[in-house]
Amino acid sequence: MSSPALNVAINGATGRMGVRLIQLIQADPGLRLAAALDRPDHPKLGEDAGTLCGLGPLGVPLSGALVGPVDVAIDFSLPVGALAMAKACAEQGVPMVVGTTGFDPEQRKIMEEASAKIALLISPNLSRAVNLLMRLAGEAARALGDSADIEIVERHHHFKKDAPSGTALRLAEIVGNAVGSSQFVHGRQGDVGERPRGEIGIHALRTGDNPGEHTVVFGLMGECLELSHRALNRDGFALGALDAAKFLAGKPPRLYTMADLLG
Ligand SMILES: NC(=O)C1=CN([C@@H]2O[C@H](COP(=O)(O)OP(=O)(O)OC[C@H]3O[C@@H](n4cnc5c(N)ncnc54)[C@H](OP(=O)(O)O)[C@@H]3O)[C@@H](O)[C@H]2O)C=CC1
Ligand SMILES: O=C(O)C1=N[C@H](C(=O)O)C[C@H](O)C1
Repeated sequence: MSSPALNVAINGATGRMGVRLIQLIQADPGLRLAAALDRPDHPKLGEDAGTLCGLGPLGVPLSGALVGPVDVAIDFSLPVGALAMAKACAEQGVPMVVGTTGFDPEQRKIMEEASAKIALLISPNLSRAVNLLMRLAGEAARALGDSADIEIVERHHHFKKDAPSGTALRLAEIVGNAVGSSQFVHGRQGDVGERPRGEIGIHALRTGDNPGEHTVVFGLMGECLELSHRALNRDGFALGALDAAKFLAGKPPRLYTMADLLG
């Protein structure tokens, strides 16, 4: 006998990621949309979440609060929305996958505190391939050491609110740890002088509807290595989030990472 479908709640349900997640949940017999949440003052609260994302009615109204039997929650909203969702999940014992980026250090700390009560996975990028890029970038930085100038370039759609991307910040942290540097420079302008050794440049481009690109550039004398990931649509992020949700459901409280899932 097949096991019952996992009841999933989506926070940020009318957003770009939320809509795609609901569509992919509907196509997966192992998953069931149990709750669809958005900001508490959203004008479409009460309307059917399936209809709102072009699927037709699913019997799940868009809600401003977490109610009902939920096995796992997925959040792609804003930091303030993720914080409210983490509080509700911690109170109700619901494991939570967080894709939202742009937390400040204080918000990040409060988010992580929820992992004392629930299984919590926070990742700036849920794509399998991007997580491989992170590993490869760390390996390349370790191998090249301070012989390479490292710069990170990210490109995203012009609707994106945070800059640089959470993924670019994580890549910078990874390569920085590998070469023992935390000299992060965000763009350059003016008479900045010769590039100091150990600096790690981070550059954010915002153009059109680009779903997301990240490149780590290792520049040496006479040659250059570039490691790149290019999202063609949002499915890599959304499918990774659903895999993470399946992994997290039923797990004991602690902070998990994509490495727990991908090995
Ligand atoms: N980790 C990963 O793999 C990925 C992470 N992201 C991140 O996910 C987040 C969302 O991205 P995206 O879907 O493109 O953004 P959108 O702006 O399209 O969606 C965000 C949704 O959250 C809603 N929202 C705003 N405030 C709240 C709140 N307080 N409570 C609940 N919902 C709220 C928004 O409503 P309204 O528009 O009405 O304000 C909107 O529906 C971003 O931080 C982005 O960087 C994105 C893709 C992949
Ligand atoms: O806002 C987006 O779209 C994305 N944000 C994430 C980030 O900030 O790293 C991940 C992905 O690149 C898409």
